[in-house]
Amino acid sequence: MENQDINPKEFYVSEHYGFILQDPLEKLPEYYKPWMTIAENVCLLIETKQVREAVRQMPELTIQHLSGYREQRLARLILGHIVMGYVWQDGEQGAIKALPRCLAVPYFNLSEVLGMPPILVHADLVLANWRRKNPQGPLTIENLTTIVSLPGGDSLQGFALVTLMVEVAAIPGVRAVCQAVNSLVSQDEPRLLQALKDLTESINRMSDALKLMHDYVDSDIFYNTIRLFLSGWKDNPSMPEGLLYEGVAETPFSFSGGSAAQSSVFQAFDELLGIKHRAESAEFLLRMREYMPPAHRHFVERIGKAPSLPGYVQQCGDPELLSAFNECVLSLTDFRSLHIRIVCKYVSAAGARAKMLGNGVQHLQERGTGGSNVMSFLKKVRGNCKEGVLNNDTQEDC
Ligand code: HEM
Repeated sequence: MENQDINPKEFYVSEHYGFILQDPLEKLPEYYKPWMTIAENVCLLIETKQVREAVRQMPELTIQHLSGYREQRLARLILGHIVMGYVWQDGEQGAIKALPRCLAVPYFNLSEVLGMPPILVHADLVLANWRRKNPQGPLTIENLTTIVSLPGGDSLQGFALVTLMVEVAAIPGVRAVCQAVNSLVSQDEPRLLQALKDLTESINRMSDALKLMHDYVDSDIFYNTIRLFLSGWKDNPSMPEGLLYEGVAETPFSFSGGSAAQSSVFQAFDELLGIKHRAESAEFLLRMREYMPPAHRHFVERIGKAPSLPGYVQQCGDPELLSAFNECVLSLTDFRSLHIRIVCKYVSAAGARAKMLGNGVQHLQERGTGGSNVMSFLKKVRGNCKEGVLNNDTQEDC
């Protein structure tokens, strides 16, 4: 157990941006023009099934000319999009077995430097893939656009930006998590109470942001197009052996696809609230931590090592604190219920429609892009979340 204040800056967590990459870069140096050109045209190249040919003509570039973290994150975003286009351009039945070395080697090396697996993850697609239309304007969905795209048009852009809006709504919540941990360390009950109230408010705003999905993302486009391009090569029947990264290793690698299950927000909130996930769902969520930027993963782990919040709330015996704690847990449970309804619409119902019409991404029907068995997994996670509610019969005075 760690009895020291938490300093979010140490974990590259920003007071004003949370886990979001602040003002991502949009252009790489001239040397990387071959990557930029493919990334800028990747949707058209996919549509005309020319990504593979374009990649084969690409020179093998070194990552040494990338200066600084933000340039490295942009390069990862760009290469991640090219890889997804390369793997999935011919649909789920036409997946390939190997990435050519001109793509595999720099992508792998860069991923090693950044401590993330060589596949497109939430931290790329959402956290590092945005710019303001009006540079002086606010972080609102109307004022945002993505830097790189994949097939799916406005719905793909909407999917990335709505997910970003949930992360934006979580920023005060991430601040509140730090406040709560620091109040626990100093046993400052009034400050803890305020932190829990702030956290609940932030979670409720995250739910409001999630509802924007209905306005910005068409469920059939999501199901039939977008999901494929976010899919990985772990537990995916289309790529049972995984993917060989030529010039990197002799045997193929298996990695899960991009999913907001890789967001550090929910795992940090769960750790603070003492939510205990069980068995397979816990295993999946723990594995998703490997897809987070390392500093953010360490932040989540650090929250888990703080003094126990539910333990303190129970020991304290203050009914106001207990009720504020339970409100937090219930708001997070409500977010998860809303998310399950979204998944019903965008995966189950859209999948049933696609099946009737004989199209859609067949192997992904029962699975999420991360490779999980969707509904039973999500319901277990929500159930475990709700079990975090404390009753008031075991209270003692502080
Ligand atoms: C069309 C929209 C969405 C769909 C269809 C969807 C689907 C899924 C699926 C299938 C999973 C299971 C894990 C996997 O296979 O990757 C999952 C997990 C998860 N998703 Fe989403 N998702 C959507 C949007 C979002 C958004 C916007 C967020 C929040 C930023 C989010 C947060 C999560 C979290 C935190 C998990 C892990 C389970 C949990 O902690 O409750 N999802 N999602």
